Amino acid sequence: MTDHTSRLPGFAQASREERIGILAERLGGNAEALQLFDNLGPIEGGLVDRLIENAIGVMPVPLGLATNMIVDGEEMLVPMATEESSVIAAVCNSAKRCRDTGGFFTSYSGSLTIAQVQLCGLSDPRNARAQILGRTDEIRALCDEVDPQLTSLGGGLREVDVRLVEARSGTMVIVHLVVDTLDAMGANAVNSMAERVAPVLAGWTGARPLLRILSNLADRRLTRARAVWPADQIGGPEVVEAMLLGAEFAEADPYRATTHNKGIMNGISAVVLATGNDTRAIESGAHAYAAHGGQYGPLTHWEKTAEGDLAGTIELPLSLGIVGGATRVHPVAQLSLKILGADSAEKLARITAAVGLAQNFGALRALATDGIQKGHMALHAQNVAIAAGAEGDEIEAVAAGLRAHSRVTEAEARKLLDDLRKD
Ligand SMILES: CC(C)(COP(=O)([O-])OP(=O)([O-])OC[C@H]1O[C@@H](n2cnc3c(N)ncnc32)[C@H](O)[C@@H]1OP(=O)([O-])[O-])[C@@H](O)C(=O)NCCC(=O)NCCSC(=O)C[C@@](C)(O)CC(=O)[O-]
Ligand SMILES: NC(=O)C1=CN([C@@H]2O[C@H](COP(=O)(O)OP(=O)(O)OC[C@H]3O[C@@H](n4cnc5c(N)ncnc54)[C@H](OP(=O)(O)O)[C@@H]3O)[C@@H](O)[C@H]2O)C=CC1
Repeated sequence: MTDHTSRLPGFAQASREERIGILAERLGGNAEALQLFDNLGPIEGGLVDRLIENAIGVMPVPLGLATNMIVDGEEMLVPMATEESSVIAAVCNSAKRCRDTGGFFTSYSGSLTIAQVQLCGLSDPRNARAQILGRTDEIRALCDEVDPQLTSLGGGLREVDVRLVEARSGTMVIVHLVVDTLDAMGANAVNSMAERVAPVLAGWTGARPLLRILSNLADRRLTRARAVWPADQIGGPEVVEAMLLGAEFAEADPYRATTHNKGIMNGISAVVLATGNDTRAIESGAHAYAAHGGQYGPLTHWEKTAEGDLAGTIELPLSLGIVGGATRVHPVAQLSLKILGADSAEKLARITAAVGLAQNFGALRALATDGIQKGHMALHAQNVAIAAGAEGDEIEAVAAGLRAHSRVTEAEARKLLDDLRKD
């Protein structure tokens, strides 16, 4: 590959077959390996090229169903797209253990999306702020013009906020357009509004308008979930105490909080991906929210109820849509939304938050009792066997050997495979 230039004019305009041909040439004519791209599965028929640029194929990620979930009184099956073993098992397990207390209960702050307009070069930022806030109705009219469809559905601009942000070059006037984007994540809608409003704000104030883009710190679009796990469903009072200490660790130490939140995002990102939403938007929002108080902390909190049971809560920004982006275009996303019965962005967010809480419960319980390796590596053993070269029936035979020895490593798998092949 290194002998070839990466400058490929016209690559974008080439057909997918032509692009694969160019790649095959670079791989020394090894077109066989590229047969992996023959099958595009559910996004056959040109969709792959419409979704992204320079498409050559697909990277399939398994889609599974989390069972046992009850969210706001409704029994549901939750589609999750993930490459990581034990993630879905953990949600099934956690959801099963809080069914007796009714499962998960959620709340939603509303679908408000923030767009930012950066205004620079003002010697009188406070004056500019007052001017802008005084003309909110005119700003609303401009925004409504940009997306009449959203306005007709009951959405549109709700608030204008103006922040003075101290930067190295001086005070910046940062205008927030707070827009109800209803069932859309809303990036395109609010970005268009910000671009429309920026030159007008510049005209009023004499500022230099610069960046105009939504903020992924979606703290006006918060979702909360809570659940109670009876002590006898999770191994008794000692396990409750151990899990509380584990949770406290995350509150006190950002090194632990980061891993704690990674576990939560195992579940959240899997639902986000399954429904065709923007995983990067959700992840950046969640981690920024976790650091909102100054120190990076956990997205969940755990307490002991008066009865000695374990109560968990989660709160995070979830800027999800059931229209817009890939949600309406990708057939698997459409099917996932149908399986969930998610007929609004609100419902999707509520379910997703519940999955995040369930995921955290599962990891915390495993960590506070047997350790993560027992459950996680037992389920991961088949992947390790495949990585070591096992095929067909050998895969489960090697995986069973790994589990029996409690040493789930590739070296151990190779040893077991060699022994198996000698027999
Ligand atoms: C693995 C389990 C669930 C076993 O847990 P267990 O208690 O041994 O499970 P069980 O065999 O007693 O079965 C109980 C229920 O669990 C579910 N279950 C059980 N096995 C399966 C399976 N194969 N497929 C689907 N569902 C499964 C299933 O619902 C089952 O009930 P049933 O429906 O059969 O009546 C548990 O040990 C666990 O939850 N472990 C945590 C796994 C985890 O968090 N994985 C994420 C990857 S590690 C990571 O990335 C994050 C981390 C850990 O670093 C985050 C952090 O540090 O906080
Ligand atoms: N920083 C970031 O996170 C950024 C993300 N993105 C990407 O933007 C995409 C999401 O943008 P988004 O604006 O949601 O998508 P779209 O613009 O594709 O869809 C939203 C539009 O759908 C129409 N619509 C129809 N029914 C409804 C309804 N019930 N509720 C709300 N809107 C409705 C609205 O008006 P109308 O019909 O008039 O369009 C609305 O503006 C994602 O792909 C994301 O990756 C893009 C830029 C930056």
